[in-house]
Amino acid sequence: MNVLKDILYKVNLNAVVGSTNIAINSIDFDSRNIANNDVFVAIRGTVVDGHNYINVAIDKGALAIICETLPAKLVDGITYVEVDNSNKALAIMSSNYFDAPSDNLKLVGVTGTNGKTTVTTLLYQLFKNAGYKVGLLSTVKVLVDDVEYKATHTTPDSLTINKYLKLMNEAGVEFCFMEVSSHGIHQSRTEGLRFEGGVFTNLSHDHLDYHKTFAEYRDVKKSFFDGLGKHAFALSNTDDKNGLIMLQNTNAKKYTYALKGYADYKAQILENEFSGLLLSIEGSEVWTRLIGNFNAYNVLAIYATAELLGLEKVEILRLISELKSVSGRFQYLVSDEKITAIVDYAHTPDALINVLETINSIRTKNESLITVVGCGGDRDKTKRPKMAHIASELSTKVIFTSDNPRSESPEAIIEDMEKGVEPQNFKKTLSIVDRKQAIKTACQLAEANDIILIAGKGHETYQEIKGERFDFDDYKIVQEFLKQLQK
Ligand SMILES: CC(=O)N[C@H]1[C@@H](OP(=O)(O)OP(=O)(O)OC[C@H]2O[C@@H](n3ccc(=O)[nH]c3=O)[C@H](O)[C@@H]2O)O[C@H](CO)[C@@H](O)[C@@H]1O[C@H](C)C(=O)N[C@@H](C)C(=O)N[C@H](CCC(=O)O)C(=O)O
Ligand SMILES: Nc1ncnc2c1ncn2[C@@H]1O[C@H](COP(=O)(O)OP(=O)(O)OP(=O)(O)O)[C@@H](O)[C@H]1O
Ligand SMILES: N[C@H](CCC[C@H](N)C(=O)O)C(=O)O
Ligand SMILES: [Mg+2]
Repeated sequence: MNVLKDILYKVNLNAVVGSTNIAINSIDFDSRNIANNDVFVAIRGTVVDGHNYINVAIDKGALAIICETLPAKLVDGITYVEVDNSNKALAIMSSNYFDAPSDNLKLVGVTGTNGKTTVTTLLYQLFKNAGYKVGLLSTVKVLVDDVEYKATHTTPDSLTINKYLKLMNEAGVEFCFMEVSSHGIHQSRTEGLRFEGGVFTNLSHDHLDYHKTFAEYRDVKKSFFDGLGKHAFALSNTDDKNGLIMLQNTNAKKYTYALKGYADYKAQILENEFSGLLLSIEGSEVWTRLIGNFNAYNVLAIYATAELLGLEKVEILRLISELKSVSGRFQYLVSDEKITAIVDYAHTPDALINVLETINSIRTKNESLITVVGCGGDRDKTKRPKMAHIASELSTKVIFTSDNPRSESPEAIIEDMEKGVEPQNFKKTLSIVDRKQAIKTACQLAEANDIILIAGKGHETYQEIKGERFDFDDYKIVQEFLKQLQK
């Protein structure tokens, strides 16, 4: 039996009306999910205010209401609890409700603009291969050891996080790796969790629709490290200019990693080929199937994290050489006609530069690079001209197309992109709204030894247009067209 008083343990209460010594069934922050004897947490959202649904929740059977402002009219027999921050209260209550599941495993959070999915997924793989039971909370999927669940967010809401952590406890999971997005931190989705460690990958332009300024975006990321406990480690990439800022006010033990500057963990790129990277980590050579300079950072972060979690150096190096690439991250195929197609989730300007520079550092002058790229609707509009500028500067030919237009006009998104193309690059560009047609055209334009990059959607298996999701898989589509084109 769950008693409200116990679930409110450690929540800062401003006011209580009614008894907290009552048995409750479960917690929810969406009135539509409320059933008899539940607690409803009213949250002020980006679209509506959950406080407007308090009476709907009571009609559906809620016994208690957690809110930031008490309603003017209170209903008899209902317990009302006023808190400063409903999101924080929800996170602490969720942890209490599921018996503080993060205390029973080693939880590592990875944050940064790019690389979170790559680092967490590869850490999951590495620890699985080392023989442990492992959990993963990522953009692509949730894994409770071997059992897979569909991911809805990069960092789910706090109730969902704790629900999965509880399942991990029940499955005997020892280590869990999770992506910590800036939205997640800002909405206190990770509040109240006990982290064993935090990892910072890098910071570049993204989500400036939500966070308004880059400084605010940076400070939100930093607040994740500020919240780590003394027992934890904070590991940061100090080649990134914001790397040291992340560590400024943390109580955790501080560690750094870098390829260029001085750091606790150091690596060097010895070879960078389409088949993989040869690295020297802490003086030992290791070969990995991961491709591109940026993956050298990811691999070093993985090495350092595994070491900080207690694995042996030699064992970690062996496990790194066995890692397989992550779906939709520099995933490539070579057709019978020797055309290389690469599918990559680069959906930020920085990720796109990294991927294009990696390809350019490997390809020869006789091999053309044809890039197919779009930008998502209902997301940071300032990314659009930047990504188009980068794609047209660094490719032989570019086809602008749709990503997930969501509620926006696909044509208008492409027009926003085109504004970033320098006059001298216009002749390199084409715009084809239909992504399938854009991929087909790229395949038709490509000749033997050319490279096609399809950026932005990576592992996604749908395209969202006007609120509807249609089946769409960049990798399958390009594979199919390249097969059809075989002479
Ligand atoms: C912009 C954003 O982050 N929105 C998240 C937020 O929703 P919101 O603030 O818009 O909610 P709202 O619709 O205004 O509703 C406010 C409250 O009223 C409640 N409500 C609403 C209607 C009703 O009838 N009854 C009711 O009780 C809602 O349940 C909610 O509690 O809180 C919801 C619950 O946790 C999230 O599902 C939702 O994610 C939306 C779907 C989303 O697209 N989020 C993206 C931007 C996101 O979070 N992305 C990051 C990754 C970004 C990255 O790094 O790439 C992620 O971690 O996934
Ligand atoms: N360390 C890195 N530095 C810069 N770019 C990277 C790095 N790792 C991956 N990338 C690029 O960014 C893209 C996204 O990588 P990944 O999915 O690992 O990032 P993410 O942080 O999880 O993104 P999201 O915020 O969408 O969850 C990759 O497809 C690749 O192009
Ligand atoms: N987590 C990111 C993913 C963007 C992926 C891109 N394909 C898009 O749809 O914009 C976001 O929600 O902004
Ligand atoms: Mg991710």
